[in-house]
Amino acid sequence: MSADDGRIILQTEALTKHYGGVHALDDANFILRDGEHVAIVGDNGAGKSTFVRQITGVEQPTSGKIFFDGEEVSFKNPIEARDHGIETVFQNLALADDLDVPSNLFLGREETYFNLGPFSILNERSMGQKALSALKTTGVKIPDLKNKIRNMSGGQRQCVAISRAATFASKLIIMDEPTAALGVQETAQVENIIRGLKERGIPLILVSHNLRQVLDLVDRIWVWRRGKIVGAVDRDKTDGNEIVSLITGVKSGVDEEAAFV
Ligand SMILES: Nc1ncnc2c1ncn2[C@@H]1O[C@H](COP(=O)(O)OP(=O)(O)OP(=O)(O)O)[C@@H](O)[C@H]1O
Repeated sequence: MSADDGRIILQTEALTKHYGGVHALDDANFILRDGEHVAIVGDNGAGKSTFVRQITGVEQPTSGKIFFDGEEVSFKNPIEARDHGIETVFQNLALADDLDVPSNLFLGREETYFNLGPFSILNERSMGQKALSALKTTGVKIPDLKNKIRNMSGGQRQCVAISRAATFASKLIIMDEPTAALGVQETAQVENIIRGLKERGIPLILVSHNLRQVLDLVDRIWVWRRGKIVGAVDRDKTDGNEIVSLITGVKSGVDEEAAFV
């Protein structure tokens, strides 16, 4: 997809977030088109997660506008964003440690078959079946669905969180460093989930420090430096050197490996 084709699904105008004297995000003008997969890259502290928190309702911006799916929005919390079809995988995952996989997949969207005022019975069978089918669609292998999240490896937890987002995302999925703590195999699983989302036409914002991954997976790369967007380049028209130069503000002679962990 060319950068200028297609309907705009998310747009920010001069989006700004200050924490006291810290200008974490300044004047961000960002565009995401329907079906497009983009990455947000930048050094530590560049403002990437701050941007994600503003557009998903975790925090309220200091100023600026957010347009989603054709209308101006101001989400009060991530649940409101989710109700609009935006699923987010945050760095802290937001899973319930004491619940098993199906319960986590359906957290906040539990299926019940008996509702009488405050009393309801969970439809565990249906949730279990749907959990299996969701994991099958995303290609994730979890050996024991009844296992509680607290007993799983970091990689398995991450896959549960991403499967949940991939299952319910209808209009946009946002992942903040989804593979930062993962091994090679688990990273490959997550990258396959991302490819599946592309096939389904679900737009993606991927925050990542991993240049190989970014160049492999996305259509367009947005670069942040010290709270500002300093460039947006099409995957097909760029290379690692240009991106590293944008990230660091240094024109040449930059060690690519050093800038991307
Ligand atoms: N709640 C907060 N209060 C004060 N300053 C904050 C707060 N959250 C973030 N910051 C500051 O805002 C700036 C941007 O932080 P942010 O976490 O968005 O960066 P990032 O690009 O996501 O970094 P990383 O790659 O390390 O996760 C940093 O200087 C950070 O210290």
